[in-house]
Amino acid sequence: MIRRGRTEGWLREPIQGLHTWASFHGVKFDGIKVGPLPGFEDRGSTVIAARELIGEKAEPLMTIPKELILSKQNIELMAKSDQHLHELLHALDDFGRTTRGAVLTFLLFQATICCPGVKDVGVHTPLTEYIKYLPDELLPTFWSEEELELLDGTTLRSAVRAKMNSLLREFEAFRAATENIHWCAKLWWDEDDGMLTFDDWLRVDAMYRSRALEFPGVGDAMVPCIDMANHASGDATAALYETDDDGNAILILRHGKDILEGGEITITYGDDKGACENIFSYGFLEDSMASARIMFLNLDIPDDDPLRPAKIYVCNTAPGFRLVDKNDSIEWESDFVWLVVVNEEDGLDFKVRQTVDGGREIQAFWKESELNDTSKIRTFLEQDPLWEVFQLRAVVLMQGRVDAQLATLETLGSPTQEGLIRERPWRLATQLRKLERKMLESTRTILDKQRSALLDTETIQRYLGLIDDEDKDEEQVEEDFT
Ligand SMILES: C[S@@+](CC[C@H](N)C(=O)[O-])C[C@H]1O[C@@H](n2cnc3c(N)ncnc32)[C@H](O)[C@@H]1O
Repeated sequence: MIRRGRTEGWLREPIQGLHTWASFHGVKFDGIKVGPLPGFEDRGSTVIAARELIGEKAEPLMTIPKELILSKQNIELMAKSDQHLHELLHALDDFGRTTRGAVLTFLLFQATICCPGVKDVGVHTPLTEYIKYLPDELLPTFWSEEELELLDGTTLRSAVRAKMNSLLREFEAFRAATENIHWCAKLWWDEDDGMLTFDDWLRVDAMYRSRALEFPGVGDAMVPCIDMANHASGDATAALYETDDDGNAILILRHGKDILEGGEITITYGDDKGACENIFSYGFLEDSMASARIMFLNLDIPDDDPLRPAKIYVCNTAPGFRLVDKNDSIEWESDFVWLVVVNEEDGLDFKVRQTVDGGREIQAFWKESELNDTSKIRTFLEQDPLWEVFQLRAVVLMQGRVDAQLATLETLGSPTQEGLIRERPWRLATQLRKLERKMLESTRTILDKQRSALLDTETIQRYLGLIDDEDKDEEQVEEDFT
């Protein structure tokens, strides 16, 4: 439906019309305009200084009335005067009460009522027109199979695969929840001419993912016009977004920032985001990005682990570990790793317990202490005399995973751009492979050092039988003697 709307023109407006839309709906622009920046047209539209702007001046560059903020609260408010929207949110139950569920549903509904053939459904709002100004982002969920293969060996490959599965599940649940609503059955799900397909779900997901920002006092929301600002990190960020005392959204120039006429007013989408997340959510990487910053490597519990099924049952943490570049070092974070590296002989145990309603549940224990939250396992292990042994196992486990990831990257080498592969996916995949490979190589060196240091500890020497207690006693005697 959305693709058809874009081609036929009923779901597309040129960005030049945004100024009129904005002033008609009470949005105030002060010294700025929105459009493509000459020389950077591939970044879509952005916010541009219409005159020289001085950072010291406290007046907002944009003020967006609070009613125009596309938030969960406002969608619920609009549903009070729109019976069809209300029906939809009600049918979606819990999903309709999440911000993501409400926004995606709202966007899909707005696109539907823009369609010239759709009559007597929905109430048009300023936002019905606004979505016509939003471009379709080429996020990896729109990359072809050939383009996705370029991601093999990067952490983005599994992230996209998992996202596609979860989008498919969401879309099926959305269909199941709405197919009994008369007008949905007719407009969306009719076997012959139903308007909705999975592609529409991908498109509203991409709109939300690439444009939602977290606003103080509002939470995640899409804010018209502020969501036209492109990203720049660090000192290059020109402006900040927030809400004013009346709840309106505002864009203000950062203190000390002076922008010449024609200069770009950027915001930050989050300076700490890793390369993988930037491509995943926004479909670009900043040229200045010198590190992949954050990587999540998934892990599996080995098949020969006798406690594998129970561990999977109780596990409430992400199955893998995160690598974080802290400038002078790479640190790893994981709760899952600790669950993988300990076993029954170390003190991990599982018991089946009867619940009050007659059901059964598995409970984990560490040496008689109940482990009701597996993310807390590290706290127990740290106090154990074998703490260094567990650390060594964790380091070895992660080394294996890092080596495997590097091997995949190396096997694939540097793919060339051929066939129908588009320029942007090819460029992004190449950049990501380079950044992740560099970070993995540094991680390998760091883990190697950690392993050597752990192997030198007395606990491990003794654990490996390299020190026996008789020698130790003799040493102590000698020491006492001297
Ligand atoms: C919130 S929107 C910003 C407005 C968008 N350019 C438009 O035309 O509507 C986010 C999208 O803008 C683009 N973008 C933002 N910052 C960028 C940057 N620094 N380099 C390249 N593209 C950027 C990406 O396509 C991203 O998904």
